[in-house]
Amino acid sequence: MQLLQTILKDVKVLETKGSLEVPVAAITFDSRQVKQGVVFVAVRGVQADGHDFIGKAVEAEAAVIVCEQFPEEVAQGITYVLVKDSGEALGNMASAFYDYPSKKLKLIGVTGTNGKTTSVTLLHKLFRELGYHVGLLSTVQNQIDEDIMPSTHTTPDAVKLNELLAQMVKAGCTHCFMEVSSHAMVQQRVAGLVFAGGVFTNITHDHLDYHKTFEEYIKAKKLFFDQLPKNAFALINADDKRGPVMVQNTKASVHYFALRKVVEFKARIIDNTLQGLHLEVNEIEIWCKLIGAFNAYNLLGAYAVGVLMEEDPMEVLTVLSSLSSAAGRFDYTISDGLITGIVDYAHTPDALENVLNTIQEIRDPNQKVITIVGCGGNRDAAKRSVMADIACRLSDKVILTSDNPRFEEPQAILEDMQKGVKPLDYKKTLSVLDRKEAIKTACMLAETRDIILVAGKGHETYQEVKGVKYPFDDKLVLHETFRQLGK
Ligand SMILES: CC(=O)N[C@H]1[C@@H](OP(=O)(O)OP(=O)(O)OC[C@H]2O[C@@H](n3ccc(=O)[nH]c3=O)[C@H](O)[C@@H]2O)O[C@H](CO)[C@@H](O)[C@@H]1O[C@H](C)C(=O)N[C@@H](C)C(=O)N[C@H](CCC(=O)O)C(=O)O
Ligand SMILES: Nc1ncnc2c1ncn2[C@@H]1O[C@H](COP(=O)(O)OP(=O)(O)OP(=O)(O)O)[C@@H](O)[C@H]1O
Ligand SMILES: N[C@H](CCC[C@H](N)C(=O)O)C(=O)O
Ligand SMILES: [Mg+2]
Repeated sequence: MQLLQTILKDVKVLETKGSLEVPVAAITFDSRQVKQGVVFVAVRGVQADGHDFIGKAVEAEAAVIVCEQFPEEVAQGITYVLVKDSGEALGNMASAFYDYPSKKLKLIGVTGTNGKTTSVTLLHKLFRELGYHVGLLSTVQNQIDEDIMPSTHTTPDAVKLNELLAQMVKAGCTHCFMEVSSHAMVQQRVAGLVFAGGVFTNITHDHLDYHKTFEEYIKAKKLFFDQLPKNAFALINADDKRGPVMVQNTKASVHYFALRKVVEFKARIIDNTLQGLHLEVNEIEIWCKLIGAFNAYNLLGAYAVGVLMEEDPMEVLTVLSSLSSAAGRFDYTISDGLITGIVDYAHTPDALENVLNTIQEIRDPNQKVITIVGCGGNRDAAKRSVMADIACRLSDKVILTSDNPRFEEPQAILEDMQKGVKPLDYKKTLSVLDRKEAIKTACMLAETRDIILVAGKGHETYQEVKGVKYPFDDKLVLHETFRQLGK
């Protein structure tokens, strides 16, 4: 077992009380998980303050308390460590506890509002095909080669993250591709990790419930690039106007990819159909299975990472052209009655606009587009009216519905969305609170060759209401409804 002083090696310690030579059984930031001999790190959160649970951790026989403020009474036989930032200390301690797994493989982080899951999934598949053992940390699932483990967050907490990386190292992984969310940056979930590279996909409106302003949201993403080491690469989407800001203070070597600018990695869309994308990537033509202009960015980003990691460019392109997307991303089916049903994880205004623009590009004029969309509860409320407006602008018929209401009233969320519907669009808009009924309504309205988009939940297999996750799968419901209606 490692001693406390060993795992504190990279932590900026302000003061200590008690011995530093105690063996550490485990690290946790949740008093409810404390067992004898563990280190409890008190973290200030959104709902609660871990410092209020130090007493509970002591009762549960924690050996060490790490905190930003000493409690008024200190217990005998327990070590107290005062730090400036518990979140940062937690990350550094977790890295040391698991013996620095991020240094033992090439860890690449992808950040941005949209495209993270798609990019890391493509990269995982690409490097598997190139013959490596590869780890994946994503919204949809975590993976070691083909072994799938459930994922609860886009970026796991620091302890889980290092534990997973250590498992990857043990399994012989040489690479890991992970999503780095803005929440993770603010909460220091990746503190202490050593990245070999970072990718910026884009930044648009999301998560303002948490970050409060767009400027703060940008800062959170930029922090990731500020922290990259000198020998890492920072790969930036140059078509996003915030791209250059991201790397203003980075020590990493900066590289750009773009569709609209002449930069090191560039692509041009030759054709975009339901069969896939026909692209020109750095002067070479390829046909890919992924659909939609936004996926040209994800494919180009993955190509650039491959090249920056010194893989053969032609081989990288050949593999990329054979890959399919992540689950629930432009996942489409054509029913017996020739209705196209698309399930997509578009849960931000930008994503919804992109996916609908793609549908507009690939449809022919007599195919109607019917969009079903909702917005999550206890999440950014400002995006609700904007998403309803986008859905109306780019669809022939819109059905507003529920998407993970969590602890909010579903009807109130729906009313927030309705505020975005312009009077001229009232006629084309319906509100159906029950998501299953909403999908059924769309299927009933659809005629042969029409297109139904079910947006917002993608791969999710549940509907979260008041802390309970009820089984719900857009794709299954859509299939089942087509079958029941004989369409
Ligand atoms: C808003 C947010 O990010 N919340 C995360 C945060 O929780 P929190 O700040 O609310 O924690 P809290 O409940 O206030 O508690 C503060 C501290 O007291 C401790 N505590 C609390 C109660 C107790 O009895 N004992 C105790 O010790 C807690 O363990 C915690 O350390 O820290 C927790 C532990 O790491 C996370 O599980 C939790 O994620 C919640 C569940 C969540 O929904 N997060 C979402 C918004 C999220 O992180 N999303 C991003 C991005 C999504 C994307 O766009 O892809 C993600 O990376 O998944
Ligand atoms: N590069 C991109 N630019 C803009 N929109 C995209 C891009 N890639 C995917 N999208 C859209 O965003 C949706 C979410 O994509 P993806 O899951 O890859 O993003 P993400 O960044 O992982 O999202 P999350 O923040 O929820 O983890 C897709 O279903 C698609 O509609
Ligand atoms: N990772 C995103 C996913 C949102 C998906 C959508 N279905 C919702 O529940 O709002 C979040 O937690 O904000
Ligand atoms: Mg994701």
